[in-house]
Amino acid sequence: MNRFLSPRPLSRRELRGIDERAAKELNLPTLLLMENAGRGAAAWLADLAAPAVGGQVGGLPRILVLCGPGNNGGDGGVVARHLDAWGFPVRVVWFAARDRLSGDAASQHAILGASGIDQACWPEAHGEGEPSAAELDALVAGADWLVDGLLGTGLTRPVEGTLRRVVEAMNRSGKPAMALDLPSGLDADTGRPLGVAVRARATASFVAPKLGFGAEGASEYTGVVKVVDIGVPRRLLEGFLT
Ligand SMILES: NC(=O)C1=CN([C@@H]2O[C@H](COP(=O)(O)OP(=O)(O)OC[C@H]3O[C@@H](n4cnc5c(N)ncnc54)[C@H](O)[C@@H]3O)[C@@H](O)[C@H]2O)[C@H](O)CC1
Ligand SMILES: [K+]
Repeated sequence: MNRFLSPRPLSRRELRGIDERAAKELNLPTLLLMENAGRGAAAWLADLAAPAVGGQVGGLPRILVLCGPGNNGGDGGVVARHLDAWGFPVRVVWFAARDRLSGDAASQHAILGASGIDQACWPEAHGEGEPSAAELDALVAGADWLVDGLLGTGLTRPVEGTLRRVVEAMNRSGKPAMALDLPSGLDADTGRPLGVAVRARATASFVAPKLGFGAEGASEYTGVVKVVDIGVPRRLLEGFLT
């Protein structure tokens, strides 16, 4: 975490503009930004989930990382790899067909596979149809903490179908969840759910807080928010720094 400089709350457009500039103007690989994002979130989650427990795998809580089809899912893959390396029992479920994953998300899926980390793509494991509530309840019942890597700033429409069912199962379970970048389903600018949104215990917000986090009722979804800096140079944040 950057204890020195912190950007003001940013809009979805401002955030995605920073992502683009970092990649285009600075030739800063997005995989590198993703690694910083996932590692920062994993370090905070380790403190939240196992404040007193030391290294024995037996004493560490079970983590279920739920990934969507895009780079928010890719962040989830990075979180899983670091928590696994620290001894946490980790499972990763992608709610996207393997051939739908592309770019950095596909890279993270391949890295997890080569690392022998327990991961599955739901459609391949359970068929193309939408998961039942009972199947999803059984999935989340096997975890102590959930990581929400379903949707981030790429959210463009109300959450429907499979992802809606996953969000509802996460909320129904009452299990503590860490949202990556922002709770899936929450509109970054209004702070309101688009259909449905994850009710997180904590939100690891990359680069800056989102404009909508200050809206009435948004904290029901974000929980405690911490900004995780991901190595974007200060020049790209000029004009946004408080
Ligand atoms: N800030 C940075 O520099 C970095 C941010 N990172 C993470 O990347 C996500 C944004 O990733 P993106 O691939 O653009 O989108 P998402 O993963 O949020 O969404 C995936 C995909 O989902 C589709 N979609 C949109 N709305 C819905 C919906 N309602 N239901 C189903 N599917 C939906 C749409 O096609 C999206 O493309 C950002 O939040 C950070 O987590 C990276 O880590 C790199 C650095
Ligand atoms: K998310």
